[in-house]
Amino acid sequence: MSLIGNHSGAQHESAFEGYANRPERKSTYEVAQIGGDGIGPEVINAGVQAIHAVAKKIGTFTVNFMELDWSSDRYKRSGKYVPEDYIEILHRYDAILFGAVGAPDVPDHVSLWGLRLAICQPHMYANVRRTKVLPGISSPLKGLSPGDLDWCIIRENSEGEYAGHGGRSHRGLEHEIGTEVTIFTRTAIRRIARYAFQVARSRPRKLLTYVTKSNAMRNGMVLWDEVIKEVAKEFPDVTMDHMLVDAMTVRMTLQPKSLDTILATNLHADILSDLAAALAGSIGIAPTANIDPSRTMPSMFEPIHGSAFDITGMGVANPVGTFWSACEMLDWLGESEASQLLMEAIEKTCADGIKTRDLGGNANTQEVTNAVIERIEAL
Ligand SMILES: NC(=O)c1ccc[n+]([C@@H]2O[C@H](COP(=O)([O-])OP(=O)(O)OC[C@H]3O[C@@H](n4cnc5c(N)ncnc54)[C@H](O)[C@@H]3O)[C@@H](O)[C@H]2O)c1
Ligand SMILES: O=C(O)[C@H](O)[C@@H](O)C(=O)O
Ligand SMILES: [K+]
Ligand SMILES: [Mn+2]
Repeated sequence: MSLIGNHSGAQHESAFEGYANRPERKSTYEVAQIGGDGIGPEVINAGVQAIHAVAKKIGTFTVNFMELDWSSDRYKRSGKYVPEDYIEILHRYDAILFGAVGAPDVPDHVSLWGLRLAICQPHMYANVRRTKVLPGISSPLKGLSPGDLDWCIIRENSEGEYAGHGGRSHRGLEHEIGTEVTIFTRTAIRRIARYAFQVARSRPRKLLTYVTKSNAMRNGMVLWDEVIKEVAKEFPDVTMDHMLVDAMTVRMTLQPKSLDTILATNLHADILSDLAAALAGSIGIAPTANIDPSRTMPSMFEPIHGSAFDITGMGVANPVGTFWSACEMLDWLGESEASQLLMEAIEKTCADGIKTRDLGGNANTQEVTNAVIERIEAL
């Protein structure tokens, strides 16, 4: 039975349709489940339930989850976030569903580099972060309704400000030095620019805004501007404009309708995408896809938020960002019908006012999960 005709999921464009090399569909998908730290395992547990429900409803595939204990607890026990051969281990899976990393008693740079960056930096150079105002959720921006804010942020995910170059010397002295050297390469700029143009082309408005800071940063950011203009020649059907990152925060806030696909560096897009999530109602809603466009390695899907120490263990974390990330995962795997069904169930749940407290509701994580599953079954 095709469900496509029965629901309105077609309004939700795929982030990957139209340009990605579509994979062969499978009857069983193997997914590495890495809850990680803090609320990570809570929201991933919710995501796994929703994925099983949607697979059951569609009836053509199942998903096997393999739980990996890669987390700060493992680090504190063994000194390592991941095993030596972690890349080979991950290679066995079709995708990775990830929660968050970061613990109050481990320095944040140790945890982030130990897990998330260790997994993503080698292959997953495209970080895709969609945002829109879901039905039933109010934006902090006045007068904004669903449809007025519908963005896809493409974040360079392999280098830039996160290259890890730099050092510390003269420790403890008055003239102690710390450097954080940003590395931009033509190769990485060109490949992420091509990716972003392809995403922009696949969306109805065919509009790409690229963001740099090429006034104050006169080397690497100017290289970005030059390479993007070169790549633009390959995409004459895409309209392009440019913003400096500071002014971009103003445009996102005051003219949200003027934006569609957005390309920015690793750090700029990290910041702009948290702002985007907040403008759409909550950091708890927004998804992330860490994509290896070559499909050499599995891609990794995670909510945009971190481990949220302040609400860990309370059972109130918003699972919507994880559900939406699960939609992106299903879509990337080629299961677009399942992806659309899950998105529609999320939207119906929000529209019905079943929301966690970050959205002004009073449902807990499991109640929102149950509501989404009920709606999947009813669609
Ligand atoms: N990709 C990742 O794994 C990732 C991303 C961001 C931050 N981090 C790490 O997470 C830790 C905490 O970082 P932070 O406090 O800057 O950001 P955070 O996203 O963890 O939390 C920021 C605020 O948003 C709230 N929040 C986040 N997710 C929520 C959800 N699903 N539902 C309801 N409220 C939610 C939190 O309660 C907190 O008040 C740090 O160690 C940081 O390095 C990891
Ligand atoms: O910078 C970071 O901490 C990470 O990029 C994290 O914020 C994320 O968004 O994944
Ligand atoms: K995360
Ligand atoms: Mn972030």
